[in-house]
Amino acid sequence: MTKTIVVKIGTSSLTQPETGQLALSTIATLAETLCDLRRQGYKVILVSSGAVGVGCARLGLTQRPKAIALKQAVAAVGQGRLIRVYDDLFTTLQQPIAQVLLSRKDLVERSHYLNVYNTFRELLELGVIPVVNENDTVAVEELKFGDNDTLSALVASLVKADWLFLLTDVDRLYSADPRSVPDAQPIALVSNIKELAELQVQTGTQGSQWGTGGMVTKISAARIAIAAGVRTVIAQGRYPHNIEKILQGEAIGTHFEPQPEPTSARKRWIAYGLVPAGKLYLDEGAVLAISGSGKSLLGAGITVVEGEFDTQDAVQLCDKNGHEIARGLVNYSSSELQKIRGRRSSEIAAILGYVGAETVVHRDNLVLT
Ligand SMILES: Nc1ncnc2c1ncn2[C@@H]1O[C@H](COP(=O)(O)OP(=O)(O)O)[C@@H](O)[C@H]1O
Ligand SMILES: N[C@@H](CCC(=O)OP(=O)(O)O)C(=O)O
Repeated sequence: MTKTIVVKIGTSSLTQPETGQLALSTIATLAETLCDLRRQGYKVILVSSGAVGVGCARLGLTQRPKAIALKQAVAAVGQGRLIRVYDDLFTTLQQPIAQVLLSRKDLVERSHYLNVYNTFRELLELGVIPVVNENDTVAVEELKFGDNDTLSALVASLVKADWLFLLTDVDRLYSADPRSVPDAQPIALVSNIKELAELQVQTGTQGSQWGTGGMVTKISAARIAIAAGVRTVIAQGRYPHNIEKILQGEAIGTHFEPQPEPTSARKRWIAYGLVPAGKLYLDEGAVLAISGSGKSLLGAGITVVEGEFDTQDAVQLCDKNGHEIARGLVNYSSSELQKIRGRRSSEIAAILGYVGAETVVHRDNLVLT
């Protein structure tokens, strides 16, 4: 079976830290590597950051802009430049590419989500390498992927990729940020996400000067990808040839083993395609029933309802401290839930004046996160 690989490269690897100018040799080596992989029969998707960084360099800005409108304008300048450079390099190597700019809302509607999937499938069948980025210029702040680590994991999950490579400016994940903690310990393998929690990695949210989320977003990306059955590797962007070595079995970077039984496509869409419209706080019994025994959520276990939402919207299910444990589609609106929270299912009909669903979130529509 043809294997599918998603490679994400961050701004920190694509640009030179001192000047913000493009790191041409890295990009050229990346293009050569991806073309080699294509020749070996792999299907390849590249998720490339850099629109804002490259736009800044083009316009002579020395800092990543904070104002949203300026950032969106700068991204429009940089994205064109970036895709031009990629197209020149890949064309030299006889490899067609496609620009795919995605917005968060492209994944919210299930029919749109499937449409994006179909486009990727056709592009890959045609032997094209899609070059993906967030559509920064038009993205609305509340409805954004926010970082390309998450975007790449969602793309990998969408296309059911075999591998996700997160290429960055450090060679792997460490027990703490090696920039500030010189004796931080390298981590070679994470067998499951529970193990990651036990390792207590210090991440800090600070990325490099031009990057966005540092390691935090890479770890949450790995979490999304491995739940979808995608083996994920954090490795150094400066050496793209390492991708081939890793595929041949060399222990380079940090590997995250995929979950043996991946979450179904529909549940992945519920968990990561949809944008939650509210939050339900649960008592300990409900948390245990959901996370321990795979049960549906009943009204009796809900203590607080936050946000305004309709029936069939996605919501976050949280413990009493507000930590998300699951997401799901609700069978009741927020105003109905305000009335029936903490009450037994048998009381619902009398409270609302009509017979509704027995569960608030049925287990078929519930995904542990
Ligand atoms: N535990 C950690 N292990 C490795 N790197 C870390 C860790 N915590 C924070 N970092 C920082 O994350 C940075 C990479 O993130 P970022 O700048 O967002 O990269 P990119 O542009 O590739 O997405 C590294 O330069 C490193 O300083
Ligand atoms: N879409 C943005 C990238 C945001 C992002 O995640 O950047 P990075 O942390 O460098 O991968 C851009 O192209 O500048």
